[in-house]
Amino acid sequence: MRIVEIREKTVSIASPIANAYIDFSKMTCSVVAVVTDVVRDGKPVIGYGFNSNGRYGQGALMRDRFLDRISEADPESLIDQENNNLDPFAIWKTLMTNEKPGGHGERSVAVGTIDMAVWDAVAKIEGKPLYKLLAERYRNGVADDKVWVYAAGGYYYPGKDHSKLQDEMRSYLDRGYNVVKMKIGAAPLEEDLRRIEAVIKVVGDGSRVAVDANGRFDQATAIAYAEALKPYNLFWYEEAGDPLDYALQAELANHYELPMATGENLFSHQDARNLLRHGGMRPDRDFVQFDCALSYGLVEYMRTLKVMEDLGWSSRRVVPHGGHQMSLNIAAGLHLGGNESYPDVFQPFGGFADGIQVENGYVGLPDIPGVGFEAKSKLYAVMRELGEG
Ligand SMILES: O=C([O-])CC(=O)C(=O)O
Ligand SMILES: [Mg+2]
Repeated sequence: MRIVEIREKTVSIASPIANAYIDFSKMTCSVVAVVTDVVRDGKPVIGYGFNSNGRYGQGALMRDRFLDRISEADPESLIDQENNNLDPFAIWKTLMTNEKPGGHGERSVAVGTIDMAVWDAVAKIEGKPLYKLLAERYRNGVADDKVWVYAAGGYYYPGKDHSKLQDEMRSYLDRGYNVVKMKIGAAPLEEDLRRIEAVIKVVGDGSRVAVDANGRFDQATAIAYAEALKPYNLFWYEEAGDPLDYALQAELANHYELPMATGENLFSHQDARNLLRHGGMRPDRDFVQFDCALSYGLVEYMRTLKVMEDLGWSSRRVVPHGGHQMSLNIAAGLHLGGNESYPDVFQPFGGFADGIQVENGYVGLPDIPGVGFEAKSKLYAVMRELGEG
């Protein structure tokens, strides 16, 4: 058994939307296909992966060094003999040969994307949905059969007035979501409050609305928003300040007793540990949003979950960023608190399996081997073109 080839391509996920920090007019992502010589149902097993939005495609890093490390490795060294399968941990170690600690920059995205494709292949070789494989290997066989998801959107874009924002949120409720998320911080505070009030009018209560500042605020602005947001009793207040400014986050906690969320831009278990040690985050109410696709993949994610456990955090406080099926599998298989969902944006990468409806805020997973990409036809068309084309 061996990896025959790893293919990658960069695809556009450009759109006119903007958060408080970036617009997505030139956003791309990498798609990866890990082609194996294992045959299932008469066809070679191919694992697929992609990186979630926010960081650009990582083809250059993959071509420059990561892919060669796999093709130059002894194939035997990448096998999990016990399970007669590929070994994601050995593959990860090989990918990270001669990489210094710290920094984490964009290489964590390159590795996270390849790692996703490796796990997809592993679950396909074992003939199981990934979440079931994860539960069997790491959680005594107990998987969640559905995952709580919230609808993320509420972006700024040209011509988007309050009524369009309300229409968007109404359509999420119509599709079965019970919590929605909107962007803040690209408009003056007063205007953002009017936008939030417009959304609350539609969803009924502030406790069903999360807001996301995408790291835009300095400390004074983060606190000014905190004071203004308090009366709305929001679901969470996300990424107020720079993702690595743990002192800012800790100071914010002194001014905001309601739930805070952050972590989508922390790309290693060491960064996650620093947040939990120094960021004032409270395990009884706050949420962390580490995204495996941006942070060295599931192999590293398990280390991050261990860090959380060591520091007294339940895995149920994790609701990953990224709205992808990989995190949905991790949520169901490793008992996270939920997952982000992009019902409309970042298509065809956002959203979950075709034909599985969100019901009362929960979504199920398809009963097919792997991550489940084959059950999302528009996404699978892009992947298949790479893997089989
Ligand atoms: O707008 C983005 O960069 C995505 C984001 O923060 C989120 O989904 O929480
Ligand atoms: Mg965010």
